[in-house]
Amino acid sequence: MRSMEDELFPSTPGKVKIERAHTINRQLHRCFASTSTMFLWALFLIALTASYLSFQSFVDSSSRYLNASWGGMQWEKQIRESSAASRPGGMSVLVTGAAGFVGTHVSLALRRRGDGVVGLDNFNNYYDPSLKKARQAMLQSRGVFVVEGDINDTRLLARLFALVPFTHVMHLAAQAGVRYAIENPASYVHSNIAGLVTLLEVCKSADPQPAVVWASSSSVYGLNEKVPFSELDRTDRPASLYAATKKAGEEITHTYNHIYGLSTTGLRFFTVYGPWGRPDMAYFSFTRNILQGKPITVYRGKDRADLARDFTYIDDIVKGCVASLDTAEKSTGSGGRKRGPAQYRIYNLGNTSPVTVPALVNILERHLKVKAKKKVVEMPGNGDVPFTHANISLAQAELGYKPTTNLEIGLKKFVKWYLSYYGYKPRSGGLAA
Ligand SMILES: O=C(O)[C@H]1O[C@H](OP(=O)(O)OP(=O)(O)OC[C@H]2O[C@@H](n3ccc(=O)[nH]c3=O)[C@H](O)[C@@H]2O)[C@H](O)[C@@H](O)[C@H]1O
Repeated sequence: MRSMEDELFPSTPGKVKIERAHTINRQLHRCFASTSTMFLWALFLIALTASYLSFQSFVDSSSRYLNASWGGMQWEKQIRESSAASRPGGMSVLVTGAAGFVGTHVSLALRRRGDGVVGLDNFNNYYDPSLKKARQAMLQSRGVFVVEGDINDTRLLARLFALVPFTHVMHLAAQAGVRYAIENPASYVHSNIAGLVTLLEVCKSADPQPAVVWASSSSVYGLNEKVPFSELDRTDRPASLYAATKKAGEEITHTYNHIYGLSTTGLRFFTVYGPWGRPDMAYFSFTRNILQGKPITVYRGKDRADLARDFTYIDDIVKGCVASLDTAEKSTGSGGRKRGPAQYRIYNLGNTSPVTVPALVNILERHLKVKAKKKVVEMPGNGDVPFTHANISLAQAELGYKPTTNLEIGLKKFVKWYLSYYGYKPRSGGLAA
Protein backbone atom coordinates (compact mmCIF):
# COMPACT_ATOMS: atom_id res chain seq x y z
CA MET A 1 0.00 0.00 0.00
CA ARG A 2 1.28 3.46 -0.91
CA SER A 3 1.82 5.89 1.98
CA MET A 4 0.95 9.56 1.96
CA GLU A 5 4.63 10.27 1.39
CA ASP A 6 4.57 8.03 -1.63
CA GLU A 7 1.63 10.02 -2.88
CA LEU A 8 3.43 13.31 -2.33
CA PHE A 9 6.69 12.12 -3.83
CA PRO A 10 5.81 9.74 -6.61
CA SER A 11 8.56 7.55 -7.89
CA THR A 12 8.06 8.61 -11.42
CA PRO A 13 8.85 10.50 -13.48
CA GLY A 14 12.54 11.15 -12.80
CA LYS A 15 12.78 8.06 -10.69
CA VAL A 16 13.26 10.11 -7.48
CA LYS A 17 13.17 7.30 -4.88
CA ILE A 18 11.95 8.44 -1.50
CA GLU A 19 14.45 7.74 1.23
CA ARG A 20 12.13 8.71 4.05
CA ALA A 21 12.53 11.49 6.57
CA HIS A 22 16.27 11.63 6.91
CA THR A 23 16.70 12.25 3.26
CA ILE A 24 13.95 14.81 3.02
CA ASN A 25 16.31 17.82 2.81
CA ARG A 26 18.27 16.18 0.09
CA GLN A 27 15.05 15.45 -1.72
CA LEU A 28 13.89 19.00 -1.34
CA HIS A 29 17.23 20.21 -2.63
CA ARG A 30 16.98 17.89 -5.62
CA CYS A 31 13.44 18.98 -6.10
CA PHE A 32 14.46 22.65 -6.19
CA ALA A 33 17.36 21.79 -8.43
CA SER A 34 15.02 20.11 -10.87
CA THR A 35 12.54 23.00 -10.56
CA SER A 36 15.20 25.47 -11.51
CA THR A 37 16.21 23.25 -14.42
CA MET A 38 12.58 23.13 -15.43
CA PHE A 39 12.37 26.87 -15.01
CA LEU A 40 15.34 27.31 -17.30
CA TRP A 41 13.79 24.94 -19.83
CA ALA A 42 10.52 26.84 -19.58
CA LEU A 43 12.33 30.11 -20.16
CA PHE A 44 14.08 28.61 -23.14
CA LEU A 45 10.79 27.34 -24.56
CA ILE A 46 9.08 30.69 -24.01
CA ALA A 47 11.94 32.47 -25.76
CA LEU A 48 11.77 29.97 -28.61
CA THR A 49 8.00 30.39 -28.95
CA ALA A 50 8.29 34.18 -28.81
CA SER A 51 10.93 34.27 -31.50
CA TYR A 52 8.91 31.82 -33.62
CA LEU A 53 5.79 33.97 -33.26
CA SER A 54 7.58 37.18 -34.08
CA PHE A 55 9.18 35.52 -37.09
CA GLN A 56 5.73 34.29 -38.17
CA SER A 57 4.24 37.74 -37.77
CA PHE A 58 7.16 39.20 -39.74
CA VAL A 59 6.54 36.63 -42.50
CA ASP A 60 2.77 37.33 -42.31
CA SER A 61 3.09 41.07 -42.48
CA SER A 62 5.66 40.96 -45.26
CA SER A 63 3.57 38.54 -47.26
CA ARG A 64 0.49 40.66 -46.55
CA TYR A 65 2.46 43.62 -47.82
CA LEU A 66 3.71 41.71 -50.84
CA ASN A 67 0.32 40.13 -51.64
CA ALA A 68 -1.86 43.10 -50.63
CA SER A 69 -4.00 44.45 -53.40
CA TRP A 70 -3.06 47.92 -52.24
CA GLY A 71 0.14 49.66 -51.26
CA GLY A 72 3.49 50.33 -52.86
CA MET A 73 5.02 53.14 -54.87
CA GLN A 74 3.37 52.28 -58.16
CA TRP A 75 -0.02 52.09 -56.42
CA GLU A 76 0.49 55.51 -54.84
CA LYS A 77 1.53 56.99 -58.18
CA GLN A 78 -1.64 55.69 -59.84
CA ILE A 79 -3.74 57.19 -57.07
CA ARG A 80 -2.07 60.58 -57.31
CA GLU A 81 -2.49 60.66 -61.08
CA SER A 82 -6.09 59.49 -60.98
CA SER A 83 -7.04 62.01 -58.28
CA ALA A 84 -5.62 65.00 -60.16
CA ALA A 85 -8.20 67.21 -61.84
CA SER A 86 -7.45 68.22 -65.42
CA ARG A 87 -9.65 71.33 -65.37
CA PRO A 88 -9.09 74.45 -63.29
CA GLY A 89 -11.00 74.26 -60.01
CA GLY A 90 -11.87 70.60 -60.63
CA MET A 91 -12.90 68.37 -57.74
CA SER A 92 -10.98 65.44 -56.39
CA VAL A 93 -13.53 62.70 -55.68
CA LEU A 94 -13.26 59.36 -53.94
CA VAL A 95 -15.97 57.17 -55.48
CA THR A 96 -16.76 54.10 -53.37
CA GLY A 97 -18.42 51.22 -55.21
CA ALA A 98 -16.76 52.53 -58.36
CA ALA A 99 -16.90 49.16 -60.13
CA GLY A 100 -20.62 48.98 -59.40
CA PHE A 101 -23.34 50.06 -61.79
CA VAL A 102 -23.96 53.66 -60.67
CA GLY A 103 -20.35 54.08 -59.48
CA THR A 104 -18.93 53.32 -62.92
CA HIS A 105 -21.20 55.80 -64.68
CA VAL A 106 -20.63 58.58 -62.15
CA SER A 107 -16.85 58.07 -62.23
CA LEU A 108 -16.83 58.28 -66.03
CA ALA A 109 -18.95 61.43 -66.08
CA LEU A 110 -16.69 63.16 -63.56
CA ARG A 111 -13.53 62.12 -65.34
CA ARG A 112 -14.94 63.19 -68.71
CA ARG A 113 -15.39 66.75 -67.53
CA GLY A 114 -11.95 66.91 -65.93
CA ASP A 115 -12.42 66.04 -62.28
CA GLY A 116 -9.97 63.84 -60.43
CA VAL A 117 -11.48 60.47 -59.49
CA VAL A 118 -10.18 57.60 -57.40
CA GLY A 119 -12.41 54.54 -57.25
CA LEU A 120 -12.70 52.01 -54.44
CA ASP A 121 -14.45 48.65 -54.70
CA ASN A 122 -14.26 45.30 -52.93
CA PHE A 123 -15.36 43.30 -56.00
CA ASN A 124 -17.53 41.00 -53.91
CA ASN A 125 -19.43 38.17 -55.56
CA TYR A 126 -23.00 39.29 -54.84
CA TYR A 127 -23.26 39.18 -58.62
CA ASP A 128 -20.81 38.14 -61.35
CA PRO A 129 -17.50 39.85 -60.43
CA SER A 130 -16.35 39.59 -64.06
CA LEU A 131 -18.84 42.33 -64.92
CA LYS A 132 -17.26 44.49 -62.21
CA LYS A 133 -13.80 43.72 -63.59
CA ALA A 134 -14.96 44.71 -67.08
CA ARG A 135 -16.26 48.01 -65.70
CA GLN A 136 -12.93 48.50 -63.90
CA ALA A 137 -11.02 47.90 -67.14
CA MET A 138 -13.19 50.45 -68.92
CA LEU A 139 -12.58 52.98 -66.14
CA GLN A 140 -8.84 52.31 -66.24
CA SER A 141 -8.79 52.96 -70.00
CA ARG A 142 -10.41 56.35 -69.33
CA GLY A 143 -7.96 57.33 -66.61
CA VAL A 144 -9.85 56.26 -63.48
CA PHE A 145 -7.90 54.01 -61.13
CA VAL A 146 -10.03 51.70 -58.98
CA VAL A 147 -8.46 50.54 -55.72
CA GLU A 148 -9.39 47.03 -54.65
CA GLY A 149 -10.46 47.23 -51.01
CA ASP A 150 -13.30 47.42 -48.55
CA ILE A 151 -14.90 50.46 -46.94
CA ASN A 152 -14.51 48.65 -43.62
CA ASP A 153 -10.73 48.83 -43.96
CA THR A 154 -9.81 51.88 -41.86
CA ARG A 155 -6.10 51.60 -42.67
CA LEU A 156 -6.75 51.68 -46.38
CA LEU A 157 -9.13 54.63 -46.13
CA ALA A 158 -6.70 56.54 -43.94
CA ARG A 159 -3.91 55.84 -46.43
CA LEU A 160 -6.04 57.15 -49.31
CA PHE A 161 -6.83 60.36 -47.42
CA ALA A 162 -3.17 60.73 -46.47
CA LEU A 163 -2.26 60.60 -50.15
CA VAL A 164 -5.06 62.79 -51.49
CA PRO A 165 -6.94 65.71 -49.92
CA PHE A 166 -10.28 64.59 -51.41
CA THR A 167 -12.74 67.47 -51.77
CA HIS A 168 -15.70 65.09 -52.15
CA VAL A 169 -16.69 61.51 -51.43
CA MET A 170 -19.32 59.92 -53.64
CA HIS A 171 -20.32 56.96 -51.51
CA LEU A 172 -22.04 54.33 -53.61
CA ALA A 173 -20.58 51.13 -52.14
CA ALA A 174 -23.39 49.14 -50.52
CA GLN A 175 -25.06 45.79 -50.25
CA ALA A 176 -27.89 46.31 -52.73
CA GLY A 177 -30.99 44.27 -53.46
CA VAL A 178 -34.24 44.26 -51.53
CA ARG A 179 -35.04 40.56 -51.39
CA TYR A 180 -31.49 39.21 -50.81
CA ALA A 181 -31.63 40.64 -47.28
CA ILE A 182 -33.72 37.62 -46.27
CA GLU A 183 -30.86 35.30 -47.28
CA ASN A 184 -27.89 37.29 -46.02
CA PRO A 185 -28.90 39.93 -43.48
CA ALA A 186 -25.37 40.29 -42.10
CA SER A 187 -24.01 41.55 -45.42
CA TYR A 188 -26.34 44.57 -45.18
CA VAL A 189 -25.15 45.41 -41.70
CA HIS A 190 -21.52 44.91 -42.78
CA SER A 191 -21.65 47.25 -45.80
CA ASN A 192 -24.53 49.65 -45.23
CA ILE A 193 -24.03 50.27 -41.51
CA ALA A 194 -20.54 49.26 -40.37
CA GLY A 195 -18.92 50.28 -43.66
CA LEU A 196 -20.72 53.61 -43.67
CA VAL A 197 -19.59 54.39 -40.13
CA THR A 198 -15.99 53.43 -40.92
CA LEU A 199 -16.01 55.71 -43.93
CA LEU A 200 -17.59 58.63 -42.03
CA GLU A 201 -15.09 58.20 -39.19
CA VAL A 202 -12.24 58.68 -41.66
CA CYS A 203 -14.04 61.57 -43.41
CA LYS A 204 -14.68 63.43 -40.16
CA SER A 205 -11.03 63.10 -39.14
CA ALA A 206 -9.69 64.17 -42.52
CA ASP A 207 -8.25 67.62 -42.88
CA PRO A 208 -9.80 69.06 -45.00
CA GLN A 209 -13.04 67.16 -44.45
CA PRO A 210 -14.65 66.19 -47.75
CA ALA A 211 -18.31 66.82 -48.59
CA VAL A 212 -20.13 63.47 -48.71
CA VAL A 213 -22.82 62.55 -51.24
CA TRP A 214 -24.19 59.03 -50.86
CA ALA A 215 -26.80 56.58 -52.11
CA SER A 216 -29.91 56.15 -50.02
CA SER A 217 -32.92 54.45 -51.57
CA SER A 218 -36.57 54.84 -52.52
CA SER A 219 -37.16 51.77 -50.36
CA VAL A 220 -37.01 53.97 -47.22
CA TYR A 221 -40.63 54.94 -47.98
CA GLY A 222 -41.56 51.36 -47.10
CA LEU A 223 -45.27 51.11 -46.33
CA ASN A 224 -45.92 54.76 -47.23
CA GLU A 225 -49.03 54.94 -49.40
CA LYS A 226 -49.16 58.67 -50.04
CA VAL A 227 -48.15 59.29 -53.67
CA PRO A 228 -45.99 60.62 -55.10
CA PHE A 229 -43.40 60.01 -52.37
CA SER A 230 -42.08 63.28 -51.00
CA GLU A 231 -38.99 63.80 -48.85
CA LEU A 232 -41.36 65.01 -46.12
CA ASP A 233 -43.32 61.74 -46.00
CA ARG A 234 -42.89 59.13 -43.28
CA THR A 235 -39.89 56.83 -43.63
CA ASP A 236 -40.16 54.98 -40.34
CA ARG A 237 -41.91 51.86 -41.65
CA PRO A 238 -39.36 49.99 -43.81
CA ALA A 239 -40.54 46.78 -45.47
CA SER A 240 -37.09 45.18 -45.78
CA LEU A 241 -33.81 45.04 -43.92
CA TYR A 242 -32.21 46.69 -46.95
CA ALA A 243 -34.57 49.64 -46.52
CA ALA A 244 -33.93 49.70 -42.78
CA THR A 245 -30.15 49.92 -43.30
CA LYS A 246 -30.58 52.75 -45.83
CA LYS A 247 -32.84 54.59 -43.41
CA ALA A 248 -30.25 54.01 -40.69
CA GLY A 249 -27.70 55.52 -43.07
CA GLU A 250 -29.76 58.70 -43.27
CA GLU A 251 -29.75 58.95 -39.49
CA ILE A 252 -26.08 58.06 -39.18
CA THR A 253 -25.04 60.72 -41.71
CA HIS A 254 -27.19 63.20 -39.80
CA THR A 255 -25.23 62.41 -36.65
CA TYR A 256 -21.88 63.02 -38.35
CA ASN A 257 -23.26 66.20 -39.84
CA HIS A 258 -24.45 67.38 -36.44
CA ILE A 259 -21.43 66.47 -34.36
CA TYR A 260 -18.54 66.90 -36.78
CA GLY A 261 -19.81 69.38 -39.38
CA LEU A 262 -19.67 66.91 -42.28
CA SER A 263 -21.58 68.20 -45.30
CA THR A 264 -23.82 65.29 -46.36
CA THR A 265 -26.32 64.71 -49.15
CA GLY A 266 -28.39 61.50 -49.31
CA LEU A 267 -29.91 60.55 -52.67
CA ARG A 268 -32.97 58.30 -52.70
CA PHE A 269 -32.54 56.41 -55.98
CA PHE A 270 -35.67 54.93 -57.59
CA THR A 271 -34.98 51.55 -59.29
CA VAL A 272 -32.06 52.64 -61.48
CA TYR A 273 -31.55 50.75 -64.77
CA GLY A 274 -29.45 50.95 -67.91
CA PRO A 275 -26.33 49.71 -69.73
CA TRP A 276 -23.70 48.06 -67.51
CA GLY A 277 -26.51 47.47 -64.99
CA ARG A 278 -26.95 45.01 -62.13
CA PRO A 279 -27.67 41.39 -63.12
CA ASP A 280 -29.73 40.82 -59.96
CA MET A 281 -32.36 43.38 -60.97
CA ALA A 282 -35.60 42.39 -62.71
CA TYR A 283 -35.05 44.14 -66.07
CA PHE A 284 -31.60 42.49 -66.36
CA SER A 285 -32.52 38.96 -65.25
CA PHE A 286 -35.72 39.06 -67.35
CA THR A 287 -33.61 39.92 -70.42
CA ARG A 288 -31.21 37.06 -69.71
CA ASN A 289 -34.02 34.53 -69.23
CA ILE A 290 -36.06 35.70 -72.21
CA LEU A 291 -33.02 35.32 -74.47
CA GLN A 292 -32.24 31.88 -73.06
CA GLY A 293 -35.85 30.71 -73.47
CA LYS A 294 -36.23 30.34 -69.71
CA PRO A 295 -39.37 31.38 -67.79
CA ILE A 296 -39.53 34.64 -65.85
CA THR A 297 -41.44 35.11 -62.61
CA VAL A 298 -43.62 38.18 -62.51
CA TYR A 299 -44.85 39.12 -59.06
CA ARG A 300 -48.35 40.42 -58.52
CA GLY A 301 -49.70 42.36 -55.57
CA LYS A 302 -52.85 42.13 -53.45
CA ASP A 303 -56.13 41.68 -55.37
CA ARG A 304 -54.15 40.77 -58.51
CA ALA A 305 -52.82 44.33 -58.77
CA ASP A 306 -49.73 44.77 -60.90
CA LEU A 307 -46.58 45.95 -59.14
CA ALA A 308 -45.13 49.22 -60.38
CA ARG A 309 -41.80 51.01 -60.16
CA ASP A 310 -40.62 54.52 -60.93
CA PHE A 311 -37.80 53.09 -63.11
CA THR A 312 -35.09 55.75 -63.53
CA TYR A 313 -32.52 55.75 -66.32
CA ILE A 314 -28.86 55.78 -65.34
CA ASP A 315 -27.93 58.96 -67.26
CA ASP A 316 -30.59 60.91 -65.35
CA ILE A 317 -29.28 59.53 -62.05
CA VAL A 318 -25.71 60.50 -63.01
CA LYS A 319 -26.85 64.07 -63.66
CA GLY A 320 -28.47 64.14 -60.22
CA CYS A 321 -25.29 62.79 -58.58
CA VAL A 322 -23.02 65.28 -60.33
CA ALA A 323 -25.37 68.18 -59.54
CA SER A 324 -25.35 67.10 -55.89
CA LEU A 325 -21.55 67.15 -55.84
CA ASP A 326 -21.50 70.54 -57.57
CA THR A 327 -23.94 72.12 -55.11
CA ALA A 328 -22.53 70.48 -51.98
CA GLU A 329 -21.21 73.05 -49.55
CA LYS A 330 -17.90 72.50 -47.81
CA SER A 331 -17.84 70.59 -44.55
CA THR A 332 -17.29 72.91 -41.62
CA GLY A 333 -15.17 70.71 -39.39
CA SER A 334 -11.50 70.05 -39.34
CA GLY A 335 -9.52 67.22 -37.81
CA GLY A 336 -12.66 65.89 -36.11
CA ARG A 337 -13.85 69.26 -34.68
CA LYS A 338 -16.94 71.08 -35.90
CA ARG A 339 -16.60 74.81 -36.61
CA GLY A 340 -20.23 75.55 -37.45
CA PRO A 341 -23.44 74.08 -38.87
CA ALA A 342 -23.00 72.13 -42.10
CA GLN A 343 -25.27 71.31 -44.99
CA TYR A 344 -27.53 68.23 -44.63
CA ARG A 345 -29.72 67.30 -47.59
CA ILE A 346 -31.92 64.43 -48.78
CA TYR A 347 -33.33 64.24 -52.33
CA ASN A 348 -35.53 61.88 -54.31
CA LEU A 349 -33.96 60.99 -57.65
CA GLY A 350 -36.75 59.26 -59.57
CA ASN A 351 -38.50 59.51 -62.90
CA THR A 352 -41.99 60.57 -61.71
CA SER A 353 -43.77 58.10 -64.01
CA PRO A 354 -44.22 54.61 -62.59
CA VAL A 355 -44.53 51.67 -64.99
CA THR A 356 -45.98 48.27 -64.09
CA VAL A 357 -43.80 45.15 -64.19
CA PRO A 358 -45.92 43.50 -66.95
CA ALA A 359 -45.48 46.70 -69.03
CA LEU A 360 -41.72 46.47 -68.49
CA VAL A 361 -41.83 42.87 -69.77
CA ASN A 362 -43.79 43.99 -72.88
CA ILE A 363 -41.16 46.60 -73.71
CA LEU A 364 -38.37 44.04 -73.33
CA GLU A 365 -40.20 41.54 -75.54
CA ARG A 366 -40.48 44.16 -78.27
CA HIS A 367 -36.83 45.21 -78.10
CA LEU A 368 -35.60 41.62 -77.93
CA LYS A 369 -38.08 40.37 -80.51
CA VAL A 370 -38.65 37.33 -78.32
CA LYS A 371 -41.77 36.38 -76.36
CA ALA A 372 -41.29 35.85 -72.61
CA LYS A 373 -42.48 32.70 -70.84
CA LYS A 374 -44.24 34.37 -67.93
CA LYS A 375 -45.09 32.79 -64.61
CA VAL A 376 -47.27 35.20 -62.65
CA VAL A 377 -47.18 34.58 -58.90
CA GLU A 378 -48.34 36.29 -55.76
CA MET A 379 -45.65 38.70 -54.44
CA PRO A 380 -43.79 36.82 -51.69
CA GLY A 381 -43.66 38.67 -48.37
CA ASN A 382 -39.91 39.18 -48.54
CA GLY A 383 -39.43 42.92 -48.53
CA ASP A 384 -41.04 44.11 -51.75
CA VAL A 385 -43.35 47.11 -51.83
CA PRO A 386 -46.27 47.29 -54.31
CA PHE A 387 -45.25 50.53 -56.01
CA THR A 388 -42.88 53.49 -55.93
CA HIS A 389 -43.43 56.96 -57.32
CA ALA A 390 -41.10 59.90 -56.76
CA ASN A 391 -41.96 63.51 -56.23
CA ILE A 392 -38.82 65.21 -57.54
CA SER A 393 -39.75 68.86 -57.08
CA LEU A 394 -37.09 69.41 -54.40
CA ALA A 395 -34.29 67.99 -56.57
CA GLN A 396 -35.67 69.95 -59.51
CA ALA A 397 -35.61 73.22 -57.57
CA GLU A 398 -32.26 72.78 -55.83
CA LEU A 399 -30.24 70.59 -58.21
CA GLY A 400 -31.84 71.41 -61.54
CA TYR A 401 -32.64 67.68 -61.77
CA LYS A 402 -34.89 66.82 -64.70
CA PRO A 403 -35.09 63.22 -65.94
CA THR A 404 -35.39 62.99 -69.72
CA THR A 405 -35.35 59.26 -70.57
CA ASN A 406 -38.51 57.19 -70.48
CA LEU A 407 -38.53 53.41 -69.95
CA GLU A 408 -39.10 52.65 -73.64
CA ILE A 409 -35.96 54.54 -74.73
CA GLY A 410 -33.91 53.54 -71.69
CA LEU A 411 -34.59 49.82 -72.16
CA LYS A 412 -33.75 50.11 -75.86
CA LYS A 413 -30.32 51.41 -74.88
CA PHE A 414 -29.96 48.70 -72.26
CA VAL A 415 -30.86 45.92 -74.68
CA LYS A 416 -28.41 47.27 -77.26
CA TRP A 417 -25.63 47.18 -74.66
CA TYR A 418 -26.68 43.73 -73.37
CA LEU A 419 -26.62 42.13 -76.82
CA SER A 420 -23.24 43.56 -77.61
CA TYR A 421 -21.68 42.84 -74.19
CA TYR A 422 -22.83 39.21 -74.14
CA GLY A 423 -22.05 38.68 -77.84
CA TYR A 424 -25.50 38.14 -79.34
CA LYS A 425 -25.64 38.54 -83.12
CA PRO A 426 -28.81 39.37 -85.02
CA ARG A 427 -30.00 36.46 -87.21
CA SER A 428 -33.03 36.17 -89.39
CA GLY A 429 -35.90 35.17 -87.13
CA GLY A 430 -34.16 36.07 -83.84
CA LEU A 431 -30.85 36.40 -82.05
CA ALA A 432 -27.95 34.03 -81.55
CA ALA A 433 -25.29 33.98 -78.91
O1 LIG B 1 -35.35 51.86 -55.61
C1 LIG B 1 -34.61 51.29 -54.85
O2 LIG B 1 -34.14 51.82 -53.88
C2 LIG B 1 -34.27 49.85 -55.07
O3 LIG B 1 -34.44 49.56 -56.46
C3 LIG B 1 -34.23 48.22 -56.81
O4 LIG B 1 -35.15 47.39 -56.13
P1 LIG B 1 -36.49 46.98 -56.86
O5 LIG B 1 -37.33 48.16 -57.13
O6 LIG B 1 -37.08 45.90 -56.05
O7 LIG B 1 -35.94 46.47 -58.27
P2 LIG B 1 -35.98 45.04 -58.95
O8 LIG B 1 -35.36 44.03 -58.10
O9 LIG B 1 -35.43 45.21 -60.31
O10 LIG B 1 -37.53 44.73 -59.04
C4 LIG B 1 -38.39 45.56 -59.83
C5 LIG B 1 -39.79 45.02 -59.80
O11 LIG B 1 -39.80 43.73 -60.41
C6 LIG B 1 -40.43 42.80 -59.55
N1 LIG B 1 -39.80 41.49 -59.74
C7 LIG B 1 -38.52 41.30 -59.39
C8 LIG B 1 -37.90 40.09 -59.59
C9 LIG B 1 -38.65 39.05 -60.17
O12 LIG B 1 -38.15 37.93 -60.38
N2 LIG B 1 -39.93 39.29 -60.50
C10 LIG B 1 -40.54 40.48 -60.32
O13 LIG B 1 -41.72 40.63 -60.64
C11 LIG B 1 -40.24 43.35 -58.17
O14 LIG B 1 -41.25 42.86 -57.31
C12 LIG B 1 -40.35 44.83 -58.41
O15 LIG B 1 -41.68 45.20 -58.40
C13 LIG B 1 -32.82 47.82 -56.45
O16 LIG B 1 -32.62 46.44 -56.73
C14 LIG B 1 -32.52 48.08 -55.00
O17 LIG B 1 -31.15 47.82 -54.78
C15 LIG B 1 -32.86 49.50 -54.61
O18 LIG B 1 -31.91 50.37 -55.11
